[in-house]
Amino acid sequence: MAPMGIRLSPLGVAVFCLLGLGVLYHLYSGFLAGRFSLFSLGGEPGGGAAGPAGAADGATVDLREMLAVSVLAAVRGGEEVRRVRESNVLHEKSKGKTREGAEDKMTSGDVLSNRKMFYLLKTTFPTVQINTEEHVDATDQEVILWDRKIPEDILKEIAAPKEVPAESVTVWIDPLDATQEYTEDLRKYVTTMVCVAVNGKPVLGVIHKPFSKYTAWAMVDGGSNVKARTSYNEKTPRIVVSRSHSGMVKQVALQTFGNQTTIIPAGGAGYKVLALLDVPDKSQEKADLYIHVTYIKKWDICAGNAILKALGGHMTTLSGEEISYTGSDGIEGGLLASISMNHQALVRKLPDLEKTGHK
Ligand SMILES: Nc1ncnc2c1ncn2[C@@H]1O[C@H](COP(=O)(O)O)[C@@H](OP(=O)(O)O)[C@H]1O
Ligand SMILES: [Mg+2]
Repeated sequence: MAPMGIRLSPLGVAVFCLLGLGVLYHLYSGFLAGRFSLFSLGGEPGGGAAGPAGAADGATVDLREMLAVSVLAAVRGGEEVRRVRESNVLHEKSKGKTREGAEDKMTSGDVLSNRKMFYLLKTTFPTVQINTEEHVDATDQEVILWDRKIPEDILKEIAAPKEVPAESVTVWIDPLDATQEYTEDLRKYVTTMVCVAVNGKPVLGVIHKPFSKYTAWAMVDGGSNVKARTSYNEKTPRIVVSRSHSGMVKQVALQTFGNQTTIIPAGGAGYKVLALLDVPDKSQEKADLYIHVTYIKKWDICAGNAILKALGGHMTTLSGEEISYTGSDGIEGGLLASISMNHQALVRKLPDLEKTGHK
């Protein structure tokens, strides 16, 4: 018998309890499901899940997060590049010929690195435009999750997130720069690169050397882990140029700066930009200027352009025009890269390639 003369029927108590359990189930099921899915994705409860980063609707992206993922992508791609080279089974193919008639080569190193780099960036930032040198096989998708950890060196340099509209971003990936030299086993020239452009302007760049495991990164108005050297020779510069797509670059360099100028032939656009900086890597040669006269693609140069710009340097066409990293893949006007020099004065010194026929 209940107090105050109210009698509880056993059936009523059972129905009441069941209803209570149902309400509790509803309240907690969503929460628990959320917790379990976080753990299965490897994320930290309360700290944000792995997977798509930035705003929930993907309308904005944080450039500091993009830098962390770009560094990781360059390193993970580099592991593939190294593994394939060390296996000695490159599956070398030709993608055709360049405009100047050189073989445009591709290897398993390019393809496997491309797959790792592309899917890491695409899974983390699904709404941004990503342009990459190699074809991405949609039937061979790989979901690679970022653990959402921003490395200490990045946090130290860049104190706060930097949100930008996702639609303003274009990512450029070079999964293996200096493929020609890679096939010749000239390992020091090889890099993997990621670049992020905002409204066509290069804002962050990563250049990674897979064989010496050196990585340079920089963000314009953000920070960097690399700097310019303390001095450069502007009068008789050492000029780093292509060894496999040189065109008339030696003639142009000697005509502009005189016969005392030293020409350093080297592979890879990433390697050649690093030659202008204070890089501790032992296998890295040093130069004062980088000049290229033949056609070149944006994934080859965007990361170097962003790093130079972040450090106060310049990369332009030979006539001094800024390069826009949206739209078409290629650059027609050659390249001049410098740092801690009067870049426009260098441009004025160079001959007009259209007129001299040195293109
Ligand atoms: N005339 C040209 N046409 C197409 N690609 C070119 C080129 N000149 C240079 N490149 C590309 O730019 C990168 C640097 O070239 P180089 O080592 O000759 O300086 C290489 O990239 P990949 O190795 O990523 O293909 C190379 O293929
Ligand atoms: Mg390249």
